[in-house]
Amino acid sequence: MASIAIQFGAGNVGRGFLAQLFWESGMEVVFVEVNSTIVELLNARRSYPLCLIPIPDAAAASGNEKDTASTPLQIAPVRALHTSQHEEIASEIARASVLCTAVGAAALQHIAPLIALGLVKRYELQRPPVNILLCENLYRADNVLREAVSQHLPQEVRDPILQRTGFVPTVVSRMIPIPSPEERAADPLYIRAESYHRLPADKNAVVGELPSISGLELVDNFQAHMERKLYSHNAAHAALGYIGWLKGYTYAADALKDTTILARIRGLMEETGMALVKQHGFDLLEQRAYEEELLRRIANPALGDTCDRLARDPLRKLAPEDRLVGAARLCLRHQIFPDHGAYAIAAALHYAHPNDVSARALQERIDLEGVATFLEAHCHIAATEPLGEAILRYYSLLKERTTDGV
Ligand SMILES: NC(=O)C1=CN([C@@H]2O[C@H](COP(=O)(O)OP(=O)(O)OC[C@H]3O[C@@H](n4cnc5c(N)ncnc54)[C@H](O)[C@@H]3O)[C@@H](O)[C@H]2O)C=CC1
Ligand SMILES: O=P(O)(O)OC[C@H]1O[C@](O)(CO)[C@@H](O)[C@@H]1O
Repeated sequence: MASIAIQFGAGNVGRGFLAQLFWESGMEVVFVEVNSTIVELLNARRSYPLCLIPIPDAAAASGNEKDTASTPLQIAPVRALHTSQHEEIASEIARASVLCTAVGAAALQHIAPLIALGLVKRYELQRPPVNILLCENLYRADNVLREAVSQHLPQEVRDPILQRTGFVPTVVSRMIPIPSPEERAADPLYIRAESYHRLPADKNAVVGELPSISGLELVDNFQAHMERKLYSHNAAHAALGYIGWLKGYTYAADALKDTTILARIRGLMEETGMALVKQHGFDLLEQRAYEEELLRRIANPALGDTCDRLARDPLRKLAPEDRLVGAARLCLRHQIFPDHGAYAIAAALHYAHPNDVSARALQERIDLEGVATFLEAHCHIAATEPLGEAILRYYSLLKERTTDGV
């Protein structure tokens, strides 16, 4: 009998990355999902299509196109449980080989009671320890979920259950755009993703045994991997989303063709890259190669990634330890002034996409409190410190901007 991987969240990352890795590893994928349409479709079809877009290599990026064909996959067999099926989910958790989350940072609180229920059942049945892979763009997502699960465990079994559960943070670097309305209408289960295949995870957080999982790399220096992804990749991506949106671009690849935007993104990567080199001892040339590869990947038009996906949820992205403010603080810690970081934060403060709930809340707070107070209260950046001054200067400049001025 195939071992079971339980995937919380059958969205872009759940279907577009993790289920592929479990499927390649010969495991049975059981999704736990709150969207009943997706649950019903997965159970009716027991499979879904995943289209992998090749990563442009250096030659292709310089106009020397090589093989750009995409790879169509059918991920099967899969099945799904709705989050209302508490007992069924608990039974699956009791017999699973691994659990995995990709639900979004805010939803971790909602899946915690389900996980706690399953862990209690697993404990009662004297099953071996289990690991939960956390695939969220959230600093210390492992602590957040452990704390939330812990609150739902009966006190008398809390400690032994927590000792038998690994909350394992990972770094998801594959880019998985939101399918277009046309793609959704043609098939709501269709997912398009780049073919990037690595999943570094914190070796020291693993409890007991993990099954062999395709793409999973257990690393000792997880903090370095995580900070590089958050402060290079996510920071550059977010900056591109905010600056690109302000300048009226829909697609990230188009925004990156704009030379003034490209200069800002490169500048941001250079300042945070230098801070990362100093913080974690990365080789400078290797860091620069990482940044160049990243730029090629982000610039890939075949992905169809949009500025609003990269910019989504600005309140989360402006949190003190998150990609923009966290990267700026890291620079300051190493005596590098984050001028491009300040510009990106200022652009984020202007993000006002009407369909983004968090952007609307951001703008309401700025209107109500004033931008300097918001910066201090939400981002923990004082208006009087040099970083705060630079952000506020760019904020005013962007307010008065003409298209050419961005
Ligand atoms: N899309 C990407 O390229 C990347 C996303 N991430 C992270 O992965 C996580 C998921 O992102 P996406 O897959 O893009 O978002 P998504 O919105 O496509 O997928 C999230 C899925 O979780 C489901 N969900 C929400 N609440 C739930 C609950 N309480 N129980 C069960 N399912 C629930 C949603 O219905 C949705 O299907 C986020 O933390 C994101 O930051 C990380 C790296 C790459
Ligand atoms: O999922 P989030 O945190 O909203 O941000 C979108 C992010 O997903 C990714 O495409 C892939 O990790 C990031 O690079 C990007 O910053």
